[in-house]
Amino acid sequence: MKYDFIIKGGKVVFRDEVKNVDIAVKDGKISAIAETIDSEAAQIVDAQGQYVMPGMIDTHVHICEPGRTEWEGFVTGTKALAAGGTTSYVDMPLNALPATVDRESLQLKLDTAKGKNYVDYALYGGLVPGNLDKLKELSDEGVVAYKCFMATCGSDLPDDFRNVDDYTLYTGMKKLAELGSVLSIHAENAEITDRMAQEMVKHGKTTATDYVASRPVVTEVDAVKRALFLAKETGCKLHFVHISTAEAVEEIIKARNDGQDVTLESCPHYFTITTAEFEEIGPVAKCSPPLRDEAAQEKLWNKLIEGKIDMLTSDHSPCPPEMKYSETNNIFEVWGGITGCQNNVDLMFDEAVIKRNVPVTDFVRMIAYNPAKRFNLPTKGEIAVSKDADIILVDPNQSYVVQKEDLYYRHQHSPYIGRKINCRVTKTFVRGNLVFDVNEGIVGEPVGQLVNYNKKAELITP
Ligand SMILES: NC(=O)NC(NC(N)=O)C(=O)[O-]
Ligand SMILES: [Zn+2]
Ligand SMILES: [Zn+2]
Repeated sequence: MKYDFIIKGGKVVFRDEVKNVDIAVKDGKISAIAETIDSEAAQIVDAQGQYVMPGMIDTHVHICEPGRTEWEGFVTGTKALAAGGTTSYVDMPLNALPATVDRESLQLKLDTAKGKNYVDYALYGGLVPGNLDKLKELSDEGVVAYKCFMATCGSDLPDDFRNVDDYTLYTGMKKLAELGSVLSIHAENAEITDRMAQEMVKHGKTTATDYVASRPVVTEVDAVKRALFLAKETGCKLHFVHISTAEAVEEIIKARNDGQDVTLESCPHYFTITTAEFEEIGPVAKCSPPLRDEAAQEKLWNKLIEGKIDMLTSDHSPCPPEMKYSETNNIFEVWGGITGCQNNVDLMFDEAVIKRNVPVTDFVRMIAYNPAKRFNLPTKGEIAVSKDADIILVDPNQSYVVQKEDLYYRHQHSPYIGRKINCRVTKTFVRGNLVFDVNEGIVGEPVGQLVNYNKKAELITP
């Protein structure tokens, strides 16, 4: 057989081991894996000295198209994902307008997305006040999971996303339990964080450190515990997005050990930027839950090292630079959300694998295997014969400094600009198509496709 290409000489990262093997790709699939493959191929990719691993599956990305394409669109957002070593993502149901909360808005997202993606994608649907009778149609149309906010969502626009009230959360969980779907939750106590923010501003306390203090650890843990309790009562599967504290991780792991079906994600910024650094960097590093102090960050690192972080996601939540600016230097006024998905893989590979000796197999489980399993993407997440050839090369011997000009985002701001990273994604393949090469940048057409397994029998249970 003549292969499309063979990746030769790399250190290939499997679920439980790293092996020096060759990988042959044909028609978008991994077709053979062996110590040496000498068959004919249209092309040979030399991976000497590099890690070869499944591309990241970033299950927390806010593409703001349609409706707020000026914040981030499919083209710009997915070029950034591809350049950073992500081969699939799950789009959040908020920040585009309308929010993805029923069949019509989902259809609009799907229509708008067509032909614009450089990587594969799947969609979230929202659970919001008023859409309890729309949940089933969303899953019929193929959303891979649902998302709700326990924290307050800021916008007053009529078609925008709303945080759940307790009735919607409880009743929504019951309905999603019936559908067998996963509910992903932004877990922060809305009332405490809102009131603490008001008090801070009233007293003229408007620095980054004040913002962090207005969303203390307890507000995340409180929301996590309440959600876990309701999920236990209703039998709903849960996933906690962007967990920022070791204490919340422990609550979630405890619930899982007690038999609950629950997973969690955390994001690169919680491991790489402290409150003190947020104060230096400024508004581009504002997010919620907020960045934490050094001691809290170290505790979160320990949870990752103990294998308790199921997956890493970017929570790429971009906006125009004006929204990160406050005339009065009031951090409470600027957009909460970090532009960062282009540095998911290299940043965390550097910090976790290179600097902290986290096994590269654990790293790959967090970026690819676990998200594929949890969000039911059975052809993805692993280097194995017959899986999609979603493959990245990471060179541990190339270091670089993140430059504004290298960022593919709609708006080139990010808290990582100026940061030295001691490894680099050098190639990204999506179903066998080269979409990024470090020397050429983004190459080819937007080959990304919708991934929708809901209508197939081949369901994966985590
Ligand atoms: N509207 C948002 O994009 N919010 C996001 N904002 C953050 N994380 O600061 C989020 O996921 O909560
Ligand atoms: Zn959130
Ligand atoms: Zn988010």
